Amino acid sequence: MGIRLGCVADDFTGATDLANNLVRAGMRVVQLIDVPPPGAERPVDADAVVIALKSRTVPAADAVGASLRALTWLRSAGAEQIYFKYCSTFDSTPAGNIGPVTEALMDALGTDFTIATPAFPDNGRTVFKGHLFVGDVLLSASGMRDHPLTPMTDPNLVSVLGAQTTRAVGLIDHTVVGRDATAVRARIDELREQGAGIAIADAVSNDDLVRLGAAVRGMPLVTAGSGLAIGLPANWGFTPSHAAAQLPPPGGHRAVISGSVSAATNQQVQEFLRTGRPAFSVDPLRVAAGEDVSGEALAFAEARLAAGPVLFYSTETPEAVRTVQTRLGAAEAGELVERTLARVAEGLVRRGVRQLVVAGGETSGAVVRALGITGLRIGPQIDPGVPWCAAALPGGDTLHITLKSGNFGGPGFFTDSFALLDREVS
Ligand SMILES: Nc1ncnc2c1ncn2[C@@H]1O[C@H](COP(=O)(O)OP(=O)(O)O)[C@@H](O)[C@H]1O
Ligand SMILES: O=C(O)[C@@H](O)C(=O)COP(=O)(O)O
Repeated sequence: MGIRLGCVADDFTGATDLANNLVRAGMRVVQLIDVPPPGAERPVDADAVVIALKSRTVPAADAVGASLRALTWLRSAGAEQIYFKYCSTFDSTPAGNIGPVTEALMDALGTDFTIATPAFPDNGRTVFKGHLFVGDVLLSASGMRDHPLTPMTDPNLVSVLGAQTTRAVGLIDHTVVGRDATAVRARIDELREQGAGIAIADAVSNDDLVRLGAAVRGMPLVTAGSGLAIGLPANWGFTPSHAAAQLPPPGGHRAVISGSVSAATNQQVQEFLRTGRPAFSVDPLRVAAGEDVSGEALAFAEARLAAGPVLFYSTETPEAVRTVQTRLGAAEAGELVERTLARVAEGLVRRGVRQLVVAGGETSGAVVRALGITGLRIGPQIDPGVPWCAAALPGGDTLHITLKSGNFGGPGFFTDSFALLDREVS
């Protein structure tokens, strides 16, 4: 039998976030890094496969190409429904990539309608009257307005998505989602008749997501943050379980790589520094000037790893990031930092790090690729949306790794995560 749910995630932290919610809802999930090459073994005993792409901030045509390759693979694995996962803060620009990828998947699946909702109430992301809230404030008033690659300045998702797609975008509002799945289906029929191709769906609670999940049973494509995953597995009879969260015992040294510049990560770095633990700051301007910053970082690690965790971070305040971007360009600065942190991660693993926290979606993509990881097993949840995972390194060793979305996790995440690993997995 093939898989039930085939998922395409536009970044790596987002992929583990989605896999985590599916596992908690009772599915056996395999997470793959990029589309497997032809001839690669197919996962067995999986109810869902999540393919993690790094397609959020690449040119739209590249994101579409990668997503369609993932779709082809998932369909050949038997997926009955496709889930396009993007960020709970709807990270995108007028050029995409949420709109173009959604349209391309719809065309390839021959479907004329899908829903879109980034709601993830467990992490404070709610959608009301089509407007996205982050905690108590509108998206445009949250730290996302300063995101280095996808600044979000309009909280009205109907207009944000409308600017990225040729299809008409409608709204399934809370008065409908708050009722039941039948009411949602009736609203979908109405929107279809009016010519809409995509509907932003309100959701302010997990109950809303459960109702939405039931309403989209059988819909060829759904698009969402990870929240909708709470409501989908029940469509195939899955019930919540902890059985899927078993990982092998951890070993080796501990380190944290942080390339996220989000508000939550800034707080986590400050908290780590406050405890007086060892930390090395990666300065993009020094890297750009040709200095061997990754070499220095690894020299710093040598004597300190045994008593880790050791933190390596480029995390800075929005003002400092703007200064760097003005000098180097936003995309160039991002790439430079990602490349440097990925090199540090490679060196750390060579020096015996086997428990690694990575903060930031783009950063996680760069690190996981550099380490040659091709798949992840999902383990216990540290904070909503962030699980520990286990990966096989190319040499055969196991690496325990967690990919922390920039805005997720409590202030003590960089140490609490290791404490949880000790408690739950050892
Ligand atoms: N000090 C810095 N100056 C400029 N850009 C930076 C700096 N630190 C990190 N970046 C870049 O900012 C981007 C952060 O994105 P990401 O890793 O996805 O974090 P988040 O999950 O918070 O969005 C990455 O491309 C990263 O390389
Ligand atoms: O949906 C979310 O918020 C996360 O799963 C996610 O995609 C995070 O992306 P980054 O903030 O770039 O880590």
